[in-house]
Amino acid sequence: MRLHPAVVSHAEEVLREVLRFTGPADAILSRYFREHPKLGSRERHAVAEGVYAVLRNKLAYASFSESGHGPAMRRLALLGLADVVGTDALGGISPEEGEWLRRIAQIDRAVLPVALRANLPPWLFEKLVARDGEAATLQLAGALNQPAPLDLRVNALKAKREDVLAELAKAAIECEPAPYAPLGIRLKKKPALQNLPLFKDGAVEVQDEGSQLLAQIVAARRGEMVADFCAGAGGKTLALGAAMRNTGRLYAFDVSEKRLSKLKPRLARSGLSNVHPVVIAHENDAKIKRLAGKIDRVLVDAPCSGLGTLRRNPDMKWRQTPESVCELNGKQTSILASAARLVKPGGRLVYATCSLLDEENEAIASQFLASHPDFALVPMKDVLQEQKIALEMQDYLKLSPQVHRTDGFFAAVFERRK
Ligand SMILES: C[S@@+](CC[C@H](N)C(=O)[O-])C[C@H]1O[C@@H](n2cnc3c(N)ncnc32)[C@H](O)[C@@H]1O
Repeated sequence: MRLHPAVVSHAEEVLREVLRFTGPADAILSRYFREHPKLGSRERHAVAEGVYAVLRNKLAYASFSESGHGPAMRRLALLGLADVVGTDALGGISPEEGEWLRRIAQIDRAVLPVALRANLPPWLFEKLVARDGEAATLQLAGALNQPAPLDLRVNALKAKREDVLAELAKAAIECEPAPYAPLGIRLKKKPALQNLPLFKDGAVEVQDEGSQLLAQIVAARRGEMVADFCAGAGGKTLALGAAMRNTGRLYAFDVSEKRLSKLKPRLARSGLSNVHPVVIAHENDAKIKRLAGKIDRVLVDAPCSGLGTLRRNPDMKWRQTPESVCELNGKQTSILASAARLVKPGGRLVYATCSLLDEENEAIASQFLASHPDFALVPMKDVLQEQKIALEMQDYLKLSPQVHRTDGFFAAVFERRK
């Protein structure tokens, strides 16, 4: 059945706002749908996926749209929608538009110039090519341009992975164990989960396998004092609290009260009572200073460019700039230094990002080691061995979508000398 003709104009309208890059695309889409409650779920899905397709393929579409007619934003919206639902499913398009879209569909995208195939902003494309070469960059860009699969983490306090797999199979949800994370499940499709008893009862949480692995390398144990320094909405906090078997004390710090407030309903579902969410004014807040030298494990899931999560947030590549990355570097260094003060002798500090850039990853880790002689790097291969995770790494954890099918993540583990 063809989509309602209004889908194209809705996609065009919301795209105009998204492409101003004044806020995250998912937030703009959610607000747009709240303001247009009459749009059905099939139409919403098409509009959202069409917009995401434009964000993923902006450079290639800009080049394709040169051959079309009519308003530029409509051409972009049509290209996105045609890519996700097919030209024949689009209602209300003119015969000329239909013919144009069919001609575009004939183009072999594998022979486009490399910059159009990568669909990355030039500064980022050049940086990655200089580091990894053109072929590897194209592979990475291709993997980042695919939508991410939906991964779940089983809450070990409430269920076993094999039981959840069996429950999901009963509900006709196709899934398999995730390859590396011991509590991870990868779904084949993207069913709505909110009404699933397993979700409502807190037996599962949605979490990318890479995020699960980051929480696991923190290796938080029963009865310990642990701090999740940049807890946000608490994705990793929940995994840490469950690893601690709901014992000890887990501080969830963040400067954003709004983000931290999203942790509350998740905590209630999870059954955890060892988590203490604390809003801080900045990384040097007096609430942090009071805990100096007392914490066994500190995770810094630092604010970063998010360029490893382009599968989910394709707008990030257009919203970041070399200047914004440089500004983040200052914050990352300062947060890591402050979080380090919490760690007790023999305790561990984990620095993590979902960035792919050396300046947010290795560079911050080596600067930290150079300026903190009381900390030593724990090679990631040792950490992974301790945790029985079957991943080949050297000093750092470096996950990437083209190799591990996770978001792009980086992590370094430091231990405070006794
Ligand atoms: C990558 S996100 C954290 C995601 C979260 N750990 C999760 O698993 O869902 C980074 C977080 O750092 C927070 N943040 C930014 N500046 C901070 C600071 N100075 N101290 C603590 N947290 C900060 C942001 O509000 C944001 O929630």
